[in-house]
Amino acid sequence: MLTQTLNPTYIVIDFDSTFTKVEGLDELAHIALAGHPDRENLVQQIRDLTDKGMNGEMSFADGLRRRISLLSGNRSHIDLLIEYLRTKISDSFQRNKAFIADNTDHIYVVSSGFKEFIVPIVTELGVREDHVFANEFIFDADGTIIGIDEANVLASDGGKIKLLRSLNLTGDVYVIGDGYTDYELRESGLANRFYAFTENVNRPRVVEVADHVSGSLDEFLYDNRLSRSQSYPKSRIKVLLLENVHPAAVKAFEDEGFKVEFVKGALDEDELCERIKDVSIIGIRSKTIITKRVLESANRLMAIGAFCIGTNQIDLETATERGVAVFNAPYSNTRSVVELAIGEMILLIRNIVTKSNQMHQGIWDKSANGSFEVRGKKLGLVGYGNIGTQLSVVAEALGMEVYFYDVVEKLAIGNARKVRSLEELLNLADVVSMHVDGRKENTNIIGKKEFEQMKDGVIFMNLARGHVVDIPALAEAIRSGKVAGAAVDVFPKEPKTNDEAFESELVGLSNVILSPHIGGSTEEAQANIGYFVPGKLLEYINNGSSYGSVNFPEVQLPKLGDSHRLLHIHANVPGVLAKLNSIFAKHHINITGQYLKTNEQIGYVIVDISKTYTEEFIQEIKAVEGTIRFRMLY
Ligand SMILES: NC(=O)C1=CN([C@@H]2O[C@H](COP(=O)(O)OP(=O)(O)OC[C@H]3O[C@@H](n4cnc5c(N)ncnc54)[C@H](O)[C@@H]3O)[C@@H](O)[C@H]2O)C=CC1
Ligand SMILES: O=C(O)C(=O)COP(=O)(O)O
Repeated sequence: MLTQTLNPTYIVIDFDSTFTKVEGLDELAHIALAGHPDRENLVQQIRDLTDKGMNGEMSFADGLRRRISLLSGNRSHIDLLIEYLRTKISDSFQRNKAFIADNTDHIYVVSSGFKEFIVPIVTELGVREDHVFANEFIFDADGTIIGIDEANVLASDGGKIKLLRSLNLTGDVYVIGDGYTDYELRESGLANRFYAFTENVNRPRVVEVADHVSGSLDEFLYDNRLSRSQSYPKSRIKVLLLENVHPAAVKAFEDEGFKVEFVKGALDEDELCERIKDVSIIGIRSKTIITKRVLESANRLMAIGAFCIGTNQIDLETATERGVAVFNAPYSNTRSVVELAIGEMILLIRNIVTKSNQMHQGIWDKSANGSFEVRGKKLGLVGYGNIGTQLSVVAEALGMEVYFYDVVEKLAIGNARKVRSLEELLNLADVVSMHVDGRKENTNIIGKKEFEQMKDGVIFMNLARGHVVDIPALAEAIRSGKVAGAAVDVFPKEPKTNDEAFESELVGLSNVILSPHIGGSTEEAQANIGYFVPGKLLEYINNGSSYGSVNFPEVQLPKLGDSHRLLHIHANVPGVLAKLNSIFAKHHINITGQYLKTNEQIGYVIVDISKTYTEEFIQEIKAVEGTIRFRMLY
């Protein structure tokens, strides 16, 4: 751990909405007015007065007195408030207790709140009681609050300034707070820097005048290179979620303390290049194309989450070269695609789409002509991966004979039979269904020639990727009657958002089911994906585990114990591990665990070390030739 301490700098910290997540006096009012018929109204009046004072929009001292007169509290309410405040300490203060305890002589809490509830809270985190400056209540004999100690400088306007002047601190003074009165310490010249603290509340007027904005205490400590609990402040980790991913994903990242931006649709390349600049994690679905240019614009990107199965929309090679790990959800929507394929196959073989359209025009055409059962028919699967095999099982349960063609050797499930060529499959199948992945080489693998190889009156389905089928050839095969019915869920060109129009040569053809790429769009699948993908991403970010990544060497790591973890991603060239080890030896770094995995492009080394190291050691590690990315977990 970098062991810089505050000496000789002092930090002055505000209490309400900084040290804790809430305003103590507002909460005291809430407790004291329990059962009062006008409670909500009075508490709101108090909150409004607090806000006005904090924003510098009214005299602080006047507001304080008006708030006290409205709240009608007593000592027992204060006890309850202290209990409550213990649960509302700001997360980043809670995390950095060790810093507070180690620097207790250089930390002051200066607040216009009240000592009666501030002292018990801040001293529990290591602040010295004699370093707490705040107002004090005056109670009557029954313990009812009847006023405030008027002799206390903090009870008057400009109180914090008078107080800080009286402390006569020699050295730099940094103020951390969320309110305008905290800024005034800087304005008065008594403090060198003012850090607007926005973890709990963001007051634009205060942020505007601040020297720095700290979204957490970790950010303050990071910026000042002070010892802290997070190697890089989580509040600075920006997550961009596109294409309306499930709310569970937003929550997972927010709960982690990350900054989340949510966009309903996809973005085009230019927009993406702009938005991705300072993003650490991006979540996409099938419509966002992550090109080389997009990746080159991403200065901080650590990981990409494909909230779907396909990853053909991502330039995986460039991502790997740049040390960006990619994760997807390989099984979460498999079943949804299978169910849709089964439903569509039955509707098409019974000619239901045409019949239904006729009925809507008032035409009653009851006839069995051209209408069949799926039982006993031959289903030809092109691609026998997760979806192909699952469809195989369900189709067999309906009495179909299943045949498949795959470019790699696959275990046949149930009674499914493997055929040796695509042509053989197309020659025999009554229903042809596409389930190949979206690699570039699969472009137009079904075209004019392939349709000619199919049986007359075949049912054709594509729920895989749009570019695998030549659309004009399919349209012609439908018009000629070669294809009796088709279901198409994916298209070479798909609208980016629901506001864009859909155009295709297939529009208007009979017995054709067109759907807007919703094979995997069920509530179940989206919720599964919404939990699964953030889980993988967070494991990678927080622990370094790359298990399940589609482009990184896969490593499943134990939880980080009482050590620091170095994550080193490098080009897969000989000698990197040896160089790293010589640096560890030179700096007498005690290694408690080491893991290495490589793939064709990169090597991923993870080293757990005991907690003492120097900045020079880090610089040497970063300078090892071939280093793509280096980060450290505390
Ligand atoms: N419509 C939708 O909403 C959804 C579409 N998909 C798409 O479905 C497809 C299949 O998904 P999974 O089964 O999960 O993928 P997978 O990767 O498990 O299976 C793909 C299979 O296709 C085989 N294959 C690749 N190229 C081939 C070729 N030219 N000829 C024959 N076999 C070939 C592979 O060897 C592999 O066994 C993917 O393209 C995926 O993106 C997936 C989910 C939802
Ligand atoms: O999972 C896939 O590969 C899909 O095609 C589904 O994509 P989507 O999440 O609906 O954009």
